Amino acid sequence: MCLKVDQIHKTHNRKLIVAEDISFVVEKGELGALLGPSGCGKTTLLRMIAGFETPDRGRIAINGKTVFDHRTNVCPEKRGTGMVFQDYALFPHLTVMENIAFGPALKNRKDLHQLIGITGLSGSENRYPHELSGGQQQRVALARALAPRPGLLLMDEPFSNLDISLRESLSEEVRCILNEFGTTGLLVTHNQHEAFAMADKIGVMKHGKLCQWDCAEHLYYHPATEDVAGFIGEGSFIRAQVCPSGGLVTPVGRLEPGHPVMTHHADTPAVFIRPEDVVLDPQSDCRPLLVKSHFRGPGRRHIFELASGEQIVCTDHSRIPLEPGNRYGISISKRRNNHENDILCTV
Ligand SMILES: Nc1ncnc2c1ncn2[C@@H]1O[C@H](COP(=O)(O)OP(=O)(O)OP(=O)(O)O)[C@@H](O)[C@H]1O
Repeated sequence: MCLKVDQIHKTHNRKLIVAEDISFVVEKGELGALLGPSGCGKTTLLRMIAGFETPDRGRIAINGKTVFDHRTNVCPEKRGTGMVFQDYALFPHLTVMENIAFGPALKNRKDLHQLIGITGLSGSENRYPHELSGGQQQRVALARALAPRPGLLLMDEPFSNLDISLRESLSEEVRCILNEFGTTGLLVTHNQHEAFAMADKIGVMKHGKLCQWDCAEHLYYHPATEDVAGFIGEGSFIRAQVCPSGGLVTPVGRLEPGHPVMTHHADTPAVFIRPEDVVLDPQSDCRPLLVKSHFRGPGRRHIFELASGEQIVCTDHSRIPLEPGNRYGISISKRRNNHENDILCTV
């Protein structure tokens, strides 16, 4: 493995817990992402890995070498990490080429030209940062961080100053560049689409806690907590009763193994249902009232009110408009690629 974070704990001013016994692993060549709302502690965790902040306790190992524990605290420049920041942090008086070559010297000019080529900066070598667009500046920052061939690249909201289309294309490119270099990375972002598009493993954080560290698909279909379910995508919590004969009874009908729902522990058991798993079904006995319906480009988003008074969201890809105020049949679809574990997972 390349990065091991083990039981890292940090408080600010002895009160505010910004990292609560956090543990995760990023394997060599993988890209991990820390995802969560503003203030949840993502940047602090990244800065502790880089060595800019000191944890209260725990252990951090990079490439098998302990860089922090109760006896060790290796300084940032000796941790073998590169860093890319939100605001590019380029030297304004140096050209693209000089910015990239700054710091730990490149072995040779061939390496420099290869980096410039891979990061799409050919032709801009002699320009200054103020002559570049935001996207180009971030490419320079990336090339500069990769120049010393770090074992681990840490990226703090690297695309948040860019417009949406550039953010998407650059994030895909960065993923390819990291693959090409075989570089392990850790990205901090509050953007779920960015994390899903780039990362092999994603950690969802809230109030200094790492709620779940998992691949995108598992986070989406098997969220470990209500917080993760609510933060990743959209869905509806619907009350459910466990049947002694198996399955669950809900206001949308009986759910059997194979139905894509999660149950969660609470005084009232409930299931979490994704909008794309709610289908219009004229044969269904469940005929809730349509409360709202919006055209969304690809498909429509309907909100129904169930007999229980709960609301359920449905995304529908047919082109037929529905009239709010009417009742329509709905049911819960079974997933096409069912695995045995992909059913009624209890958390
Ligand atoms: N030096 C500090 N002293 C006291 N509190 C701090 C300090 N640095 C950060 N905090 C607090 O720690 C919490 C976590 O901050 P952090 O910047 O790690 O969150 P974040 O998830 O990266 O947020 P954002 O996405 O807004 O950057 C916040 O409540 C912040 O106000």
